[in-house]
Amino acid sequence: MSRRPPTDPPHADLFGDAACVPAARPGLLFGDDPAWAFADAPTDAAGAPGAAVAHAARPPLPAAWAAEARAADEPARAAAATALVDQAACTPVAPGAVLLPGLLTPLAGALAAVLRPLLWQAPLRHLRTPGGGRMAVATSNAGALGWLSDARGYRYASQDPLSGRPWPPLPALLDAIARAAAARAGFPGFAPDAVLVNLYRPGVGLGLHQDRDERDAAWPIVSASLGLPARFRLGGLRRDAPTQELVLQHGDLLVFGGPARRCFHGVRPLAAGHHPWAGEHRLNLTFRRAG
Ligand SMILES: O=C(O)CCC(=O)C(=O)O
Ligand SMILES: [Fe+2]
Repeated sequence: MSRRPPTDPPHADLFGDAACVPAARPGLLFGDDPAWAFADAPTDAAGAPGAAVAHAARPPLPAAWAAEARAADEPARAAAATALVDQAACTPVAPGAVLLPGLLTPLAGALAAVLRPLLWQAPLRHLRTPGGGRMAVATSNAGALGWLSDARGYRYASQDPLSGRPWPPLPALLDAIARAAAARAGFPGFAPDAVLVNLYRPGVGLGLHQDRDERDAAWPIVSASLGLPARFRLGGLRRDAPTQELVLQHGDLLVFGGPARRCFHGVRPLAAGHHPWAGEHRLNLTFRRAG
């Protein structure tokens, strides 16, 4: 699906502020080597291992990254992001599902800055499924609650089992984007208490599923796509219902609530590529009201 001209320069920042253009190039989010962002060996669909920095041995967040994150998360930036989302073009894709295309592109520098401390404190990891498998998607969380999977099942928990500490707080910039996107899509009053971070490598996808672990399905899911494009499948209330496929590009927001909230959805295996913001990866953030 081709629906817009090429995106803005990848490092463009809405605020044109040097303090907000992070230093971790090339691959803006991760820098030269994403290993620091992983708690275990990354894997692709073929199980290719990679290096990871042991969580216990993790030094403090580099001072430059901490400074960039503070600058990117100032209240004025959250207010400007809200204003941007408030004026966004909306494309309905199904009853209850709305696409806000490309909206985050001008915020990419600021998003990298606020995401790095999160992944430093709560690095990406490949969770165990209740059946004993290893999830191909690597995940982490921020906010009061975080989504977990292990032998006990799927659930939300207030602590990161890797560190025994609360998940990192939701940055004000991310909170503002999620609230404004939900309101723009027709779901005012949304206040996320969880953001699930999903990292995809080439060959990695996510099977058709429903998001059912949140307490109240009256609140929508706000999904932000960054990095390599994904073929996102949106189906119906039964697993065998027909699905439509949306190409989610860097900077896209998808909101699904109301009649779409319990629709089956999934992601086709990621096609290999290189993206200046995320290198060989796609990052997806889903903002949820879980508790
Ligand atoms: O990566 C995506 O676009 C969707 C992720 C998702 O469905 C989930 O985390 O539940
Ligand atoms: Fe989902």
